[in-house]
This record gives sequence, C-alpha cells and structure tokens, in this order.
Amino acid sequence: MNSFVFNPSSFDAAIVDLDGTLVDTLGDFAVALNRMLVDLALPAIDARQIETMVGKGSEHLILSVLHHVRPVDAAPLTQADALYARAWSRYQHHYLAVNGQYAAVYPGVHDGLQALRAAGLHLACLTNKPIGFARPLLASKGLDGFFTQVFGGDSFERKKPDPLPLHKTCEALGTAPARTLMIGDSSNDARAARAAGCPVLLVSYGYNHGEPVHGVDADGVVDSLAEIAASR
Ligand SMILES: O=C(O)COP(=O)(O)O
Ligand SMILES: [Mg+2]
Repeated sequence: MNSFVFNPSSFDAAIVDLDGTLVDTLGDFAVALNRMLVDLALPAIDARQIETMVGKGSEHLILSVLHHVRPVDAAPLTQADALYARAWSRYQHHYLAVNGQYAAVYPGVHDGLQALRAAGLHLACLTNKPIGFARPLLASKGLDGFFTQVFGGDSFERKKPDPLPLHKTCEALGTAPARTLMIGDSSNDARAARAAGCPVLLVSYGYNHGEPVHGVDADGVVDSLAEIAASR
C-alpha cells in the first residue's frame, strides 16, 4: 500500500480534502465548540475527543459533541431539536470569529500543491466543512490560489463518503474520475473515492475519526503532500 509511485501522465487533476489534510484545524474546532458549550451552559469537551468526531461535517460534529457532554440518560438529539438549532447558531458565530486563528497548515502542503500544479494537474478542494467556513480558511492560510474549484459539505445534496461530491467536483474540473486523484486523511475520503472511481492517497498525519489510517483501503499513504510528486 505504501508503494504508490506518482506518474503525472496518469492524472489530469487532484481533489484535496481540507481538515486533517491541508490544515490542522483541531484548535479552531476546540475553541469554537467550547465557546458554544459555555453559551449553552454545558460542560467543556477535550480536543482529543473532538478529533474523533471531525470529518463528517458540522451537523454530525455538533450532534456528537452534544451527545458526549449531556447526561448518559438524556434523550438522543436530532437536527429538529431546539437545542441543536441554538448550538448550530452559537457554533457558527464562534467558528467564524476564530476561523484559522488556532489552525496551522501542515508541513509540505505548499510545496506539495505547487509540485502537483507544476506537474500539470488542476486542483480542487473538497471538504465536508460548510463552504462559508472553507473559503475564508483557505484564503487566510494563503492556499486559495492553488484551487480552481472549492466545494463544501453544503455545496451538494450529499457529503463524503457518498461519491456524489466527487462526481460533481470531477464534472466541474472537466476530468474523468479515473484520472482524478483524491487526497485525504480519512476513511470518509477513501470510501467516497472508491465509490466514485477515483484513485486515492491518504496522509498519515490527519484525523481519520481517531483510527490509524493504515488499515483503510487506499492506493497509498504519504507522510506529507510534498512526498507525492517527489515519488515519481
Ligand atoms: O467535517 C468537517 O467539518 C471537515 O471535514 P473534511 O475532512 O472533509 O475537511
Ligand atoms: Mg479530512
């Protein structure tokens, strides 16, 4: 699985995930979620716990956090509950206020994206994060210029691991899935890529829902984006 060799002539484009792949956003999540919990008069949550909940979009994240901090015998919440609606509104407020301030671009990202572009690939960023969070984050980290397309978890009807967002992104790029490399950090990305017919590489340093990434079905695992183009 680690024997992936990058052959630029095999690809026309790459679709790159955001959280856990381009940017370590755990600090932003922890600050915004804990400020939301203060507003709701609920107990705080640890960043290590949050790490296992990131990657499936904000709705899933908020429901998981509320479930974690509420009493074990509390009735399960859904997006229809008033508490969820209040939580989402406070979370959005706090996340937008801190977006990027407690987050860092992973080593090798700039060089890796530059090398992929130099190899002739078009680049898209596809995240499960709301598009209204993703665009300012990419801009504040100086990454927006690399991508001709940026899509979020609310850009399409369904999120990763559904293949729909990858198909739509390929369509926007004008590339065939088999010639479009997905680069992500989680089984969510890998499952979406497999179902869409895109080859998939995973980074070893991301979140992957708190599980080791080496057990995930993918075409390779790299320790940095800079490794990809260097492997040819
Ligand atoms: O769940 C999120 O908010 C971010 O997920 P991502 O890994 O698809 O960027
Ligand atoms: Mg991710």
